[in-house]
Amino acid sequence: MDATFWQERWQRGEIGFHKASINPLLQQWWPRLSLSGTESVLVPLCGKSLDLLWLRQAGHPVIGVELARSALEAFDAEHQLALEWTQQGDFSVARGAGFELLCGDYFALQAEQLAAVSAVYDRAALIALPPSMRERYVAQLRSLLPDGWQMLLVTLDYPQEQRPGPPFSVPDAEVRALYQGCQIEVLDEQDVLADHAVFASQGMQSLVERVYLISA
Ligand SMILES: C[S@@+](CC[C@H](N)C(=O)[O-])C[C@H]1O[C@@H](n2cnc3c(N)ncnc32)[C@H](O)[C@@H]1O
Repeated sequence: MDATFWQERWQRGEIGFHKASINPLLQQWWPRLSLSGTESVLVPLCGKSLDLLWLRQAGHPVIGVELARSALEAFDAEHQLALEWTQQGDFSVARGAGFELLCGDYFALQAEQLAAVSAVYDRAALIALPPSMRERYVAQLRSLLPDGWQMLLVTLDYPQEQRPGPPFSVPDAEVRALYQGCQIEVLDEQDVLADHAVFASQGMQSLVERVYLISA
């Protein structure tokens, strides 16, 4: 799951993870975070998700992080945002319309880039990564975020031996281990296999989607 893997997926248009509508779980559960609506939200590994737009329309300045410049350029063009690109250290940054989209490696982020962040939306970020990278991903997040952050996290949990990732299975016990010391609440838990015909056709027997509210 290195940079080349993801860049090639974007180049070939193999972006089955990208949804043509806003995630209903975001709309349903985001209000459970204790936010006034003006706090900056980090969306790690953001792709060109429409959820970025929803968060912005909810009032939040949105900081996205994404390796693939083509994803961010597509997001800009598809929503006519006229973002302005500059270079900031190792990152190219597209700014405007309340967005700050950092193009580069999430693992190279520095604390000052996230100094304003109060909340995080993780959909298809943690579960995009294999186990050893997941530990680094969460360690990086926890070391960079200012105290008092809250997060909405969406995971999938299925028998990993029935299918290779991504998306990877991240069982509840792993979420609790990764975010040990934080407050963790499961907001929603549903078997969504019936909605994922491809997974079912690969022989998968259960596919549980969970939504967590995690606070530091
Ligand atoms: C499964 S996709 C999910 C995208 C988005 N969260 C969504 O819901 O549509 C994972 C994204 O993370 C990006 N990515 C993977 N590794 C990354 C890294 N180290 N730094 C920044 N972006 C990364 C990939 O290019 C890809 O767009």
